[in-house]
Amino acid sequence: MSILTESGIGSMHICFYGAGSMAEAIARGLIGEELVAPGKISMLNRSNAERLGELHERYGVQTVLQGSTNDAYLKGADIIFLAMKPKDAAEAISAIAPLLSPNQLIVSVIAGLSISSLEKLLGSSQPIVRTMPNTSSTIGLGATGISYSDHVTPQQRLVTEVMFQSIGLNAVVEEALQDSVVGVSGSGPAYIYFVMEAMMKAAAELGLDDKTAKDLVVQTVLGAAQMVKQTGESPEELRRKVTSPNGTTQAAIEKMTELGLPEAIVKGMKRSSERAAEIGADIERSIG
Ligand SMILES: NC(=O)C1=CN([C@@H]2O[C@H](COP(=O)(O)OP(=O)(O)OC[C@H]3O[C@@H](n4cnc5c(N)ncnc54)[C@H](OP(=O)(O)O)[C@@H]3O)[C@@H](O)[C@H]2O)C=CC1
Ligand SMILES: O=C(O)[C@@H]1CCC=N1
Repeated sequence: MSILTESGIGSMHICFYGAGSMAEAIARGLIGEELVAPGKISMLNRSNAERLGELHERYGVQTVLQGSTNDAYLKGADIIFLAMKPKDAAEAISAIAPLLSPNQLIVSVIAGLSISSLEKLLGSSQPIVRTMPNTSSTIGLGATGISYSDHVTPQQRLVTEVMFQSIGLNAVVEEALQDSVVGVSGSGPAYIYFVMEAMMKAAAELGLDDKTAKDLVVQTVLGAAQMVKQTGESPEELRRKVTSPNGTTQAAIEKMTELGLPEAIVKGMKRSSERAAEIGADIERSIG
């Protein structure tokens, strides 16, 4: 029996409580990889009916606004993704606690929110998975950190790992490291987009038209990531091969180093991780 069949994921109902960017990325990935049929996915949000309409049109998922009618979707789900912003989390999560049964798996994607805070909000016997995915899950190239509460069964672990593997790469990490995962891969795509924005701006300033600038930058980033993956060589080694003594790359790297780029990246990533911890602590304080 394949691991997919063994997990039973194909027959499960999945409810996304919070229907924003991250929920869409995961739902689209699960549907695109044909792991779950759209009819078995429901997506709920608070007030944005237009957004729900778009999701229904785009993917064929069931959608419903927050209110008494969403109870049935929440109660009937085998897996509930918590996917609202951290500032909305405590209120939204405590509102659904009375509806849940202990065999429903809760998967949180909320940055900073600890399993112990989730247990306070939901009840301590609920099986909970704390994850930190990223938006590249949309195209099956996500990177997700996963941590389990003590109540998650081996079967539920299998389902979780099958789901996240289908939309990218998984790393099961100690919960204490989840804020680090935020700094590395949760926020990570934005760092690369930021670099790409700067590269495209520079390309335009160097005289290239927008399309050529974009095409060259995108292919360069794609090629560099694939080189690291496929050759097994380290980024440092690959960089050395691009850098001729006293050539153009050396001149660029020297200028970027002089302007503090490596330090800025390290400090920025640490700040993201620190911010995740602050967000978690704020929620913890608010629920006492
Ligand atoms: N975006 C990213 O790259 C990543 C995000 N995350 C985490 O994912 C979570 C969601 O982020 P993101 O998708 O960007 O956020 P969005 O703002 O795009 O989406 C949040 C969603 O939550 C809904 N919501 C808010 N309050 C409630 C409520 N009380 N009941 C039901 N639905 C509610 C909103 O509905 P409405 O619009 O109607 O108010 C909206 O659909 C965050 O906690 C973030 O930390 C994790 C990894 C990466
Ligand atoms: O910016 C944020 O807070 C979320 C968490 C990780 C990526 N985006």
